[in-house]
Amino acid sequence: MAYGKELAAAIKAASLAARLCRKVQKALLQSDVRSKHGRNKSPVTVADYGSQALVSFVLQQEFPGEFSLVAEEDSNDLRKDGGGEIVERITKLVNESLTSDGSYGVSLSSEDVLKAIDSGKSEGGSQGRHWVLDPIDGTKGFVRGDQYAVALALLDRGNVVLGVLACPNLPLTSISVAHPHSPNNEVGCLFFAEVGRGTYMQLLDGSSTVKVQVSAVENPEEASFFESYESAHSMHDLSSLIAQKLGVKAAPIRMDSQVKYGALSRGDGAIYLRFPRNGYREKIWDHAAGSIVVTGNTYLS
Ligand SMILES: Nc1ncnc2c1ncn2[C@@H]1O[C@H](COP(=O)(O)O)[C@@H](O)[C@H]1OP(=O)(O)O
Ligand SMILES: [Mg+2]
Ligand SMILES: [Mg+2]
Ligand SMILES: [Mg+2]
Repeated sequence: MAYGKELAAAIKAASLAARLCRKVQKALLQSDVRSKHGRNKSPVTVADYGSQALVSFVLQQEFPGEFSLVAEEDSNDLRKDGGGEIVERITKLVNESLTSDGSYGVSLSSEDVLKAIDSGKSEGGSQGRHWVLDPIDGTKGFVRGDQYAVALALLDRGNVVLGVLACPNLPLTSISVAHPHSPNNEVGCLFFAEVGRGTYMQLLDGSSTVKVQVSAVENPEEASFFESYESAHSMHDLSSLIAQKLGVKAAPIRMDSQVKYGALSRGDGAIYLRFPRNGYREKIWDHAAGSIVVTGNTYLS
């Protein structure tokens, strides 16, 4: 495998981060949510920071020396007055996750954690290799108790060559229009794809790996489509108009985050419609991992 070592490290990093996120989501308190950028009120939680610190730390351990990470969060708000307590909580969470895994016999200081978060400041680019991370994609879904993903990808000379999407709340079996949230369904999937090697899904503990395929449906009348849960992120009236013009009959399945790409990659639905509002700029970490998970079987070698 051309990127076998990188893929194994990415799966490990994303799985550890997903475990941390699960724990925080379970115990979520309003005080865990900090408002980032007052203007757009995008929420950030201790889990967003903890996830980024963990992934950054694991990748740097696995690839010392040659490391570039483009990631969503930074430590600016945490370093402000009053941030100390939250940094301590993040540090504790990160250390608990590392201890539970057992592979790294270290305990990080608060400063180590802040530095790990800030290693995600690379500008990326079309030369060399760059990791791309959204530590929690769909923070709004995470805070609501719904869907979110840890999304990690690797760019090599400007191309996405591997992607991992950990989706702690996605049911293992298909979510369709008929049963979007079946109550007894076990949850927690991880999708991974490497260029030329196809897309696979496994449980978050690494077991039960299966190859997945996108939907074979070609007739829009039989297709169902995904869109954002948040109408502020994607114009629902526009997607409904387009779905109608395409002849799609099913109601939209609304879900947060790149979990939509995971669900698409295993054929739960056939179409993803996304129309961000005027002025919003999409970021590479919001699509890099999801895009290769969906297209992973396209150019099999
Ligand atoms: N105003 C916005 N328009 C579109 N996407 C947004 C907006 N604000 C945040 N996002 C990002 O949209 C993605 C989730 O959107 P959706 O659930 O609609 O697919 C996330 O990547 C989220 O970032 P974040 O990683 O901070 O959650
Ligand atoms: Mg965000
Ligand atoms: Mg995102
Ligand atoms: Mg995010």
